[in-house]
Amino acid sequence: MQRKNQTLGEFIIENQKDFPYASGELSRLINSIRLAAKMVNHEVNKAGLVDITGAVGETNIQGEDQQKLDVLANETFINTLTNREIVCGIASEENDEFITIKGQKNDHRNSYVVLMDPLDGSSNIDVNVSVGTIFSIYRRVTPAGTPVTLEDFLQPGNLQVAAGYIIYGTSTMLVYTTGNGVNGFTLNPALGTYYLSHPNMKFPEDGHIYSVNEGNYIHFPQGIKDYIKYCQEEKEDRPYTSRYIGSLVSDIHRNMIKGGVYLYPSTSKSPNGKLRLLYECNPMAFITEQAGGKASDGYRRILDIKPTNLHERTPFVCGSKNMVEKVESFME
Ligand SMILES: O=P(O)(O)OC[C@H]1O[C@](O)(COP(=O)(O)O)[C@@H](O)[C@@H]1O
Ligand SMILES: [Mg+2]
Ligand SMILES: [Mg+2]
Repeated sequence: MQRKNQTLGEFIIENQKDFPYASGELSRLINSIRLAAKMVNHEVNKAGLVDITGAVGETNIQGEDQQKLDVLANETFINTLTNREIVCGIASEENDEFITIKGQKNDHRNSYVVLMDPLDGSSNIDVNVSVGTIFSIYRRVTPAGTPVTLEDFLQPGNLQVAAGYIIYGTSTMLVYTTGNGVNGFTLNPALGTYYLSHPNMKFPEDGHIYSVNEGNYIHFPQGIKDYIKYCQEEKEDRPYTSRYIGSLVSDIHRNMIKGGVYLYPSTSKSPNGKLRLLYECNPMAFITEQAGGKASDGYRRILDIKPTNLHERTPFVCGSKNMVEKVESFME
């Protein structure tokens, strides 16, 4: 049930019954993510004032220079989820391996695993452009009471029980789904409370925005090159508008509100593109589909891809249903 300006806490409790395994565990998990996001938001907002911009001088398993805020956000989410005893395992963009959470009684009794991109859009941190956090939640497949295994994390996206993102932008929002539609909550920084500001978010079936890093154009597959040319043609309701923030969360959030398509294709340099299937594409695809949009790798539904490793990448086409289908028609 939705009421405008309902708080996130009320919404979670009042909608818990819609969830098949309604034991309160998932509600406590979403509440913990809400808390950790507030702590990260506090740090992001003062990025220019205190020494949390710039790199830490380490590279992560992706070969990327870890930013101080990547590490801070990663530690904040891992500590909050660990201390609140609600997950049995965590996988993160910033950690080579998954983390096993035994629980205070060392009994591995919790039911959920979380996969996350603690800070999305790292290249935008130092230039005061919006960034985000992305999370994906599954029920474990191995028996409770035993340590989690890689199998618990390598589940296809269509088995996600919940997914969401936080956007640290002109305002801070938490947008999530548990498979019953998508709702967005805006943080009132004065009160530290999230309020339901965007009930039942819907991706317009069509749009006039395309989001892609055209700097990679010459390395794109011919189908993508043809689609970009199609967007730029002076014909019918085109040319479309090119908008690319360089933070996946922010680009998809904008396109969900205004209508549009986001593309991070394969390139001749990186045949699987750049984005990570498990903690970027799967959660954003689940949210997009729950909002009536579509997400594929240009050919296959993202949520049906069977993952084979924790940090695997995939080409990504995501957004307004008719626009994604148009891209796919150019890829055929
Ligand atoms: O600079 P590029 O190659 O266009 O890549 C931008 C994309 O990379 C990302 O920054 C990757 O995410 P991280 O910042 O979490 O590594 C996306 O948010 C964004 O859409
Ligand atoms: Mg990311
Ligand atoms: Mg990241």
